[in-house]
Amino acid sequence: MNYRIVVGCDDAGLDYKEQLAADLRADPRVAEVIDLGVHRGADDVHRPYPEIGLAAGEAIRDGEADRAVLVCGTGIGMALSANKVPGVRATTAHDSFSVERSILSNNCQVLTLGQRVIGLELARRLVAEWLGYTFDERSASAAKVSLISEYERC
Ligand SMILES: O=C(CO)[C@H](O)COP(=O)(O)O
Repeated sequence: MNYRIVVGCDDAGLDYKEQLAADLRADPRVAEVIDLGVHRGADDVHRPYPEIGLAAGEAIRDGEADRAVLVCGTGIGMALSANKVPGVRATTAHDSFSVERSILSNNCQVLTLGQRVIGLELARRLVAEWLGYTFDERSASAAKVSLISEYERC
């Protein structure tokens, strides 16, 4: 697959981001992990989630990365922020079926997770599953996703 994956978090998601980044670096489907912070013990550790979510969305928009995994307390703020970048589809998904459908139905490039909501082992499993799905542009879902893109172009 050779995915280039952005990871990012705020201080509420830092523990999970570190573990998920390590998992992704060890995954043969991943060519590159781009860590947008925040970083433990660094000056950026209190950067608010919108800054990270928007930067991740811009990295997707600009073709610097294929996908992103973002972690905050709930995942919601990261999803809201990344979704503000035109062309980016981000969602929080805390169960296996929603993770699957976020790709196969919605072609989301961004998965967001809440460190205060789900356990670490579930988060790790969901990210591993998420990497295994690819959107089928010939599927019946493609025309529905296109309606979102067309709205953005107006
Ligand atoms: O979960 C968050 C945003 O969705 C964030 O980690 C915490 O935000 P806060 O509750 O506004 O501090």
